Amino acid sequence: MLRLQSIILAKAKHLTVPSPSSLRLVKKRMIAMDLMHHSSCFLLPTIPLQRRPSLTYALLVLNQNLPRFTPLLWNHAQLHLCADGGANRLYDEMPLFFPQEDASDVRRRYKPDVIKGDMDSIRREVLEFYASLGTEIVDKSHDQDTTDLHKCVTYIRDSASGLDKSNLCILVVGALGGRFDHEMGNLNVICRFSYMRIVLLSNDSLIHLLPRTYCHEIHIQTSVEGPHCGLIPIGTPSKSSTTTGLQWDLNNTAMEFGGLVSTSNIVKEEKVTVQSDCDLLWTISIKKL
Ligand SMILES: Nc1ncnc2c1ncn2[C@@H]1O[C@H](COP(=O)(O)OP(=O)(O)OP(=O)(O)O)[C@@H](O)[C@H]1O
Ligand SMILES: Cc1ncc(C[n+]2csc(CCO)c2C)c(N)n1
Repeated sequence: MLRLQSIILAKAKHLTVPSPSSLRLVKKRMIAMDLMHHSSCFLLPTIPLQRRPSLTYALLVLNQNLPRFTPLLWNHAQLHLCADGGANRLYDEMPLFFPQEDASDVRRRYKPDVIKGDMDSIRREVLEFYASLGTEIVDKSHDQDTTDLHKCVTYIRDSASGLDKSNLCILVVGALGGRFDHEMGNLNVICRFSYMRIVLLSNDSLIHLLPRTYCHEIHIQTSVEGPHCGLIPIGTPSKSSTTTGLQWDLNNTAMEFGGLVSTSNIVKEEKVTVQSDCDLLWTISIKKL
């Protein structure tokens, strides 16, 4: 059937008729393209049981203002890490979410499992406080070629034992806003570790990568996210990207940095689908309460 359609199409377009072997390759590629589901259900107070796939979360705290939903993410996560100065944020800002409570009670409740980085930003009192509670401290001050976020992602990938890594999603708070070189470094990390699920979060938006090796179904949590969204080819130009569920859908459209990129788009349906020949950044706004 596929061969017949292609022959008719090729004849109509005066093209060479595709050989059965090249068609087998096309068919194989079509079958091999797995579906990847995405859902920001970690922003909901309780994660629905029927959510697909069922993910394990790790929370990574960077050195930027903590988003207001950090305690919620903390509760969903099974592993908690701070990247160097991220520990100062946890120490200083977590108690502000619980003004009725004693600050040191809050700090003890939200104890990170690991602090890793080059340790040039964490304050001594903060380091000593968490070390005394049993937090693992990984000092990588000799490595001045990778960012603290990078160092923490490799810790989760290589060292975090007792964590189900088959369906792991790393939620990174404090990743956006502030210094632009840091923001770009953080985006670079999600491109570099494109085989891992990593979500960069701030109070206003979230970003993750859509690897080109999958078809993507993004299930929009309309109570907490949208409608503003974007799809950006960050590394290489895309010859063809196709979407459904957006106000300005892409239809086999070419995109490139310096040419067309899809920003200020609007989500129109609860399910958005994306397929591209390139890795794309997906970003969506987070609703104010
Ligand atoms: N303003 C910011 N915006 C976005 N991300 C940030 C910002 N500041 C820090 N980060 C993230 O938090 C991590 C830890 O921050 P920290 O301040 O400890 O880094 P650092 O290594 O001291 O950086 P630098 O030496 O460049 O100031 C960084 O690796 C980066 O990923
Ligand atoms: C080409 C190049 N540019 C910048 C740095 C500096 N740098 C990059 S990551 C990092 C650690 C930050 O915690 C530092 C200092 C480098 N090494 N190589």
